Amino acid sequence: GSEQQNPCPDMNHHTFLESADPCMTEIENLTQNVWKSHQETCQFHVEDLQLLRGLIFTREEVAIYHQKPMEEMWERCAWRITEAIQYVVEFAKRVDGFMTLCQNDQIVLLKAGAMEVILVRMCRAFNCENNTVFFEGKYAGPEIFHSLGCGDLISSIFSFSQALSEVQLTEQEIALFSALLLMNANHPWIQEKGKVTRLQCDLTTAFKQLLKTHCREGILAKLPSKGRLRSLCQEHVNRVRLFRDSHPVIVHTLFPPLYQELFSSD
Ligand SMILES: NC(=O)N1CCc2cc(Cl)ccc21
Repeated sequence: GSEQQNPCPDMNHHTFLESADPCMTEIENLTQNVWKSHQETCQFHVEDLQLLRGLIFTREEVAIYHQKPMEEMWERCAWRITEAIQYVVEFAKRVDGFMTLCQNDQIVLLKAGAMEVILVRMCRAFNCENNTVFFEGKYAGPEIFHSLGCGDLISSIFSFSQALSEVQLTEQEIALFSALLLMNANHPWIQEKGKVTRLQCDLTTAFKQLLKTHCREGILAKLPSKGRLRSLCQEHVNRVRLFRDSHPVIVHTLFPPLYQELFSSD
């Protein structure tokens, strides 16, 4: 019959000898672990986010946000993003295998992937019927972020969320896709490439198995490309640098240290 295609093509001969393919229950255990890790660290339950969709900022409330100085809005958003990142860090730590990586690789993977996971998780807090996102307790359209002064990035993120919400990802799919975004063995600074590759392979097998079981292989073509996610994250870093160039003291004194470390470290 047709030979079983190798699910982990980039595992080299030695890696293969070191670690035989995981059996199905190991893969199912991994799927359960990733799903549980997501449920415990998702920050807001998707049922709650759905119920809150009726709570939309009024025109008056949006006007108040417009009157806020750019610096205040940037600081608020930096804190919101940092809170979300802390949940993503906790998610990574609970995914089987992540804590067995060396400290350097854990940090490199989170530095590169945390923002991508936030962008994917955001589709849970996005209402594609009225193009609003959950922000500081209510749902808001892109105009609420007007005083940040980065309208293009904001509209790119909103259209990204619009496209992703059309896929109607389940919590299990979001969980496994998020874990895969983090476990990127091809990152240049990774020291234990073999270990990350094995994790990435097992998560890929788990994700493919999940999709096959639920006849959801069609979504693979609808998921955002690595390039799309990478460019959104790079545009965010570019905007942070622009803001920091004109407000160095604000960023240095009022922005969360984790935010500075992740997005304005150079
Ligand atoms: N929802 C939420 O907290 N945030 C923080 C800043 C930001 C920008 C955009 Cl485009 C979408 C959501 C959010």
